[in-house]
Amino acid sequence: MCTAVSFLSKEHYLGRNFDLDISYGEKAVITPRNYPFKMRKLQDLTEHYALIGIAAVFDDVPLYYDAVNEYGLSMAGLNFEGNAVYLEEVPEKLNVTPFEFIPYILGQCKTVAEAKTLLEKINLVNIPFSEQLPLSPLHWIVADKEQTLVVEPLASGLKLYDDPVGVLTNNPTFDKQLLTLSKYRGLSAKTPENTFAPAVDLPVYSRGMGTIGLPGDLTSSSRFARAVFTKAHSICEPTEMSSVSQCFHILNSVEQVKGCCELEEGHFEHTIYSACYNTTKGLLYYSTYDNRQLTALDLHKVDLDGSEPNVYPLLTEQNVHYQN
Ligand SMILES: C[C@H](CCC(=O)NCCS(=O)(=O)O)[C@H]1CC[C@H]2[C@@H]3CC[C@@H]4C[C@H](O)CC[C@]4(C)[C@H]3C[C@H](O)[C@]12C
Repeated sequence: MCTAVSFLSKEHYLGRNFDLDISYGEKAVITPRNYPFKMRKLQDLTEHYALIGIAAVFDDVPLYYDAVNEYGLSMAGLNFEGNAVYLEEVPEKLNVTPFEFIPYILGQCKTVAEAKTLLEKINLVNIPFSEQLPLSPLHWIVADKEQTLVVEPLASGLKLYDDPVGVLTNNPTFDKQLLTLSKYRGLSAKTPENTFAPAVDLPVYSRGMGTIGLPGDLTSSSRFARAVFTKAHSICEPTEMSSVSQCFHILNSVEQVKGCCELEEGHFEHTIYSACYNTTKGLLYYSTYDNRQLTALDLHKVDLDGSEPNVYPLLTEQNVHYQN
């Protein structure tokens, strides 16, 4: 399971928890403007906007899970098991494979509005990266400071949804996720009035009673509701550090602790990394399951006119600041 959150403070942020049992050896990767992204069915992208993000690197090709470009357009791919359908090649469309999708959009679009126009022409074609890396079922959140979009590859083609809550998890389809939120209409950060049985004295024996009913479990629809509630109520200062911390606090409200979700015997889904992008400035902050310290990378610290990806292994070892 994974959760992504588009979050507006003074600047815009995209947060993402990457939840799985195993890592694909992902790295932080800055791809400059002149790295040629080879395309299977289209002309190679020899010049494009620069990207910073998390990617698995196979055969020297960065396969992005999440990223932001130099204009502040950001994207993240999340699992969409049982629902994602990639289609056969369609001659009149732009045939893009799922592993090319993030660089293709972020490499050429500055805003969600521009991405929408390009997305109308795209067919996500059923071509795997390699035998070792078959097609994987995904859907995507696409966000800038103005708006958030969800893109789902369905049997009927690409479905675009405006995402009014700025959150994406996994299944079911996004329209159903949104509808489920209505169940929680009554929840609040305030102590609720006793509308249940006004004639009966129901003491307020705890703080937080307005959130009773907010689901605490790990399913994707529960994480969706929890992330939406937390994001909708969280407040922070309009500073970089306060906003980044807030973004990680929202992500932490839906993180997966190792041992609580067993996939197969002895394999446990857990939050392998959490990432927070300042999309305006091209900054990537991350923490990993074992390293709770934030590590940061800046898109603008490398030569953006270069032609080789800059690859940084994730710092996964715990780093404690000993105070005495
Ligand atoms: C598994 C991950 C989603 C995590 C998640 O959502 N877990 C919830 C599980 S659950 O839904 O709760 O059960 C996704 C997210 C991004 C993906 C890579 C994208 C690039 C590339 C695309 C190629 O086509 C195939 C290989 C490739 C490296 C992909 C492998 C894998 O698919 C990655 C890591």
